[in-house]
Amino acid sequence: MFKVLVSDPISDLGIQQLVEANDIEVDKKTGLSEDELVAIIGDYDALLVRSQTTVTARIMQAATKLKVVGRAGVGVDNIDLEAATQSGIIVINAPDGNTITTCEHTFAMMMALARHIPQAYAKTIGGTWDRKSFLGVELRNKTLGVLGMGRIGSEVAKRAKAFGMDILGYDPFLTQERAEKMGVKLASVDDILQHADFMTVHTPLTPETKHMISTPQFAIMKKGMRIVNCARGGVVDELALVEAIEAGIVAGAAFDVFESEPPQADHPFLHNPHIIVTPHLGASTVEAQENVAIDVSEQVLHILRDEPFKNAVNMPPVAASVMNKLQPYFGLGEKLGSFAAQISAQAIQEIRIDYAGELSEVDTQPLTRYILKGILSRHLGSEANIVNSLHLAKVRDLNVIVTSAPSTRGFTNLITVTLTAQDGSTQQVAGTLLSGYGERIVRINDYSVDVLPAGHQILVSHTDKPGIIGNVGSLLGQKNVNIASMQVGRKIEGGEAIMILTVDKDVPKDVLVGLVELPNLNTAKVVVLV
Ligand SMILES: NC(=O)c1ccc[n+]([C@@H]2O[C@H](COP(=O)([O-])OP(=O)(O)OC[C@H]3O[C@@H](n4cnc5c(N)ncnc54)[C@H](O)[C@@H]3O)[C@@H](O)[C@H]2O)c1
Ligand SMILES: O=C(O)CC[C@@H](O)C(=O)O
Repeated sequence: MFKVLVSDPISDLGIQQLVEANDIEVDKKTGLSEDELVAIIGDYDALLVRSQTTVTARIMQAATKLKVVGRAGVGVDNIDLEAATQSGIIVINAPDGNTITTCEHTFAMMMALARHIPQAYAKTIGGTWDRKSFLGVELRNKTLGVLGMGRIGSEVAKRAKAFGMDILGYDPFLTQERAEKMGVKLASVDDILQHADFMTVHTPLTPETKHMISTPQFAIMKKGMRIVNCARGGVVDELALVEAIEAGIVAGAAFDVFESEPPQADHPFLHNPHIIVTPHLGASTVEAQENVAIDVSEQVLHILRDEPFKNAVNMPPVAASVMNKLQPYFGLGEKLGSFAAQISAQAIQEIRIDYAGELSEVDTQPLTRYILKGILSRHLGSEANIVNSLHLAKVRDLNVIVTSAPSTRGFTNLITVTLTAQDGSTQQVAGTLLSGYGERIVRINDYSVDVLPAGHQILVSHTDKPGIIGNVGSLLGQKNVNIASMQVGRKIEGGEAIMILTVDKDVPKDVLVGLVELPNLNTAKVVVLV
């Protein structure tokens, strides 16, 4: 049974699939302090949050069972991603579910700003019929500058066209071709500052975007601009904005987000007649809250059940087409890594992974993570997983070399894992996925084999002499270890050879000791693949 903690108010309908799953137990506990979360998080396999819960490094460190943090929304600035990666915790978000809702809120704010609706409402319900103070402006024929042309920015641009606005768009990833397709003029930040009548920001808050609109930008800004921020507090410098309003540069601003939320009672935005505000409501519609909760719940279920998932924030995105091609290899890759690590006696210094055949045609990074997990698990156990395996290899100064080549020694696909130890010795294992037959280990060091990578195995190296197979069989029989299958590989008659035996149960240590005492037998190692 997996335990899921929901620590922010998240749509009941959205998490219904979790509540109804018979392998999941859901606890809803909102408003917990960091200390309270630290005290209970060790019991949970998954944590679901919106933006209220700050998931700190301390919480991650106490989360000994946690596999996933699901963010029901886009921004993950309330989650310590570095700490999550180090702890091997997958962070997922729901990037698409609130796009339209936030875009519509941006429009609501832009129109409210253009027509002074909140101020007029307040006066009207206060008993004053004031038709003079609230002269607005039209959106038609105005220039809208959009900073950040991702999901929300692009939807805002689309709707602004319907209002008859000219749109200037800036985004480091916006190409001329895409801009033209959307009917947007590709612009620089300075172009927008100098020419826009309205500006709306839709970037994440990063070191680069923090205060990207501040005193120097206000200094060159077109006089009378109106600014909307429904993205993240801090993209526009709050104090510099208030100064720019007082200086008559900015005509008004509409903000849904603040540098610190909730803002203090004396925050200057709350006392400025030219600034309208909402309490981070961009994503707050019935539809969006259901969408994001459904999206994260679905991915959390996949992760807990060890199924393919999407929207991981602390792992590189992989196209579905690539994932479909790679997924059948994940199990094989992990077992090859595990096999190679189990036959390596020495501390590993270098890991080389060679992909060949059809695997050379795809981005194999996700598969590399599984292979590294297999290798690292030998010593790190469940601490190593596909989220942190690259990171763990890096912090241990392991040299990871990955190559791809079309040639396959007759196989349509081949994965070769070579581990080099500190003393320069190597251990190599190669495997393939045979159509209709499944996973096979086809090479161990210099020997061709055909072994199912499963269960308990004994890898023996010996000198090819008559009687050795009988001796090994007799000893295992005496020790009540049943042999399910056996293969022998040699290069030349009477030379070095290997024997790989699949046995039905765990091999006690004294059996290995007995094996290496047999004449002409050099080494015996146990490999367990689960
Ligand atoms: N107010 C809310 O409730 C609410 C709701 C949803 C999203 N958001 C926020 O809105 C923002 C946009 O969300 P989205 O879903 O469109 O994200 P997105 O990732 O689709 O788009 C963000 C865009 O910003 C661009 N960008 C990054 N750095 C930039 C820079 N220096 N200058 C210009 N562009 C830059 C990126 O290239 C990307 O295209 C995020 O900060 C998100 O957290 C707020
Ligand atoms: O959870 C919320 O309501 C805020 C969501 C929003 O800021 C986001 O980044 O998705």
